[in-house]
Amino acid sequence: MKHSSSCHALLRNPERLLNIMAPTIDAPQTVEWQGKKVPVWSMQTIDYALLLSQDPGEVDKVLKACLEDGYFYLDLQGLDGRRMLNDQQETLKLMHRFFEAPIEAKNEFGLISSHLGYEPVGSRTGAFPGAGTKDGYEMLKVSRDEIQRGSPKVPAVIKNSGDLEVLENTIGSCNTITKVILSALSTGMNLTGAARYENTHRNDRPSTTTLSMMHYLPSSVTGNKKIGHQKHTDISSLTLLFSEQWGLQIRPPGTCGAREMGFVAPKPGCAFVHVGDSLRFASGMKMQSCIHRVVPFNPTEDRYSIAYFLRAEDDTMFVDSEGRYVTAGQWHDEKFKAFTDPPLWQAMAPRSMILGGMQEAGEDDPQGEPEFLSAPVAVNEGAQEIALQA
Ligand SMILES: O=C(O)CCC(=O)C(=O)O
Ligand SMILES: [Fe+2]
Repeated sequence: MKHSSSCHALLRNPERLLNIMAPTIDAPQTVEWQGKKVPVWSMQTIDYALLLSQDPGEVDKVLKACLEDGYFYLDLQGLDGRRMLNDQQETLKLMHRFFEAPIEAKNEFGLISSHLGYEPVGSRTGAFPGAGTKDGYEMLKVSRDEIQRGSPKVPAVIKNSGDLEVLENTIGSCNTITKVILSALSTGMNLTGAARYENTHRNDRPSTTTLSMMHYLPSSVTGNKKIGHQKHTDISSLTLLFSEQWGLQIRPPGTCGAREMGFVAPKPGCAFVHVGDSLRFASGMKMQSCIHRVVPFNPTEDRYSIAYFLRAEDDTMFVDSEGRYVTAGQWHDEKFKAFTDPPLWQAMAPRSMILGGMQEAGEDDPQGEPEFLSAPVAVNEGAQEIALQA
């Protein structure tokens, strides 16, 4: 584990550490999960209506949240944001219909490319790789470029004109909102002209920007070998994430490395926003990339989440966390492969791949992993296995 020299000095003198840290760390809220008290981390709330007018105070606040934390709540309850909340509800209805369809219908085209198509449950590493788990969700991704061209390749079950309008509205709303945030961040970083972040996220240039719709299955269907979503940072520049249900956990960055995994509470009328690797790299590593995973908060429930990944144009160049010059497209493809690789291969890839070069110290789960991992679970034998075709 790497520490900066000041961290080492503090660790040799724990009393000084306490004195320094006491005023800056709030006592975390906690929640009981799997018989343990787990932190519930707080985050800043940014008002979308204020960002829309580049309110100077809100621009400072969103920049600070990205530089210090790498995540925030975005309050969408004003007039302009409410349209997105409506799109979210329409998308949820479409998701229910899609995920209830037979596997053959959902997998009509398979995974067409890494940012587009259907991924069945168990395609990637899961939330607790030490126990050899795979992920516990199925997912449908719709590409922004294809929606813009008016020719999205989506399975027939959700391809009537009403469905396509829902997808188009949601992708349009998410695109506008993430661009407003990006623009505020350019302003906050004093970027002008071509150097502004928006200029590497142009609508008419190819990118892997995508809308990802996820369904986490209850453990009665998946058993305890397919659980949640592995710890990672996002490939994106910004992620706009909607889930009304608990399950998302983050590791807040600390001066000596990330603190332990804790839940973040869904907040009515708000989305979660994560800074992803591309914006961290484009900011010269000044911004934090959000380390997060998803665990079954309530293993008996189906969980639904919607994530819009705003990504830089494919040929945007940046220096990654290993000091390599890479394009956004290359970073996307390499990291996607790492997500789907088995844990042993993942461990051989540079650390920067899965965590975008973010530093960690200590354990994800200092009190140990949850007990349900070793408890026998009755698996629904009818659950169909289907291989990922990429
Ligand atoms: O399902 C969630 O809440 C988060 C999903 C996620 O982290 C991702 O798709 O990158
Ligand atoms: Fe993520």
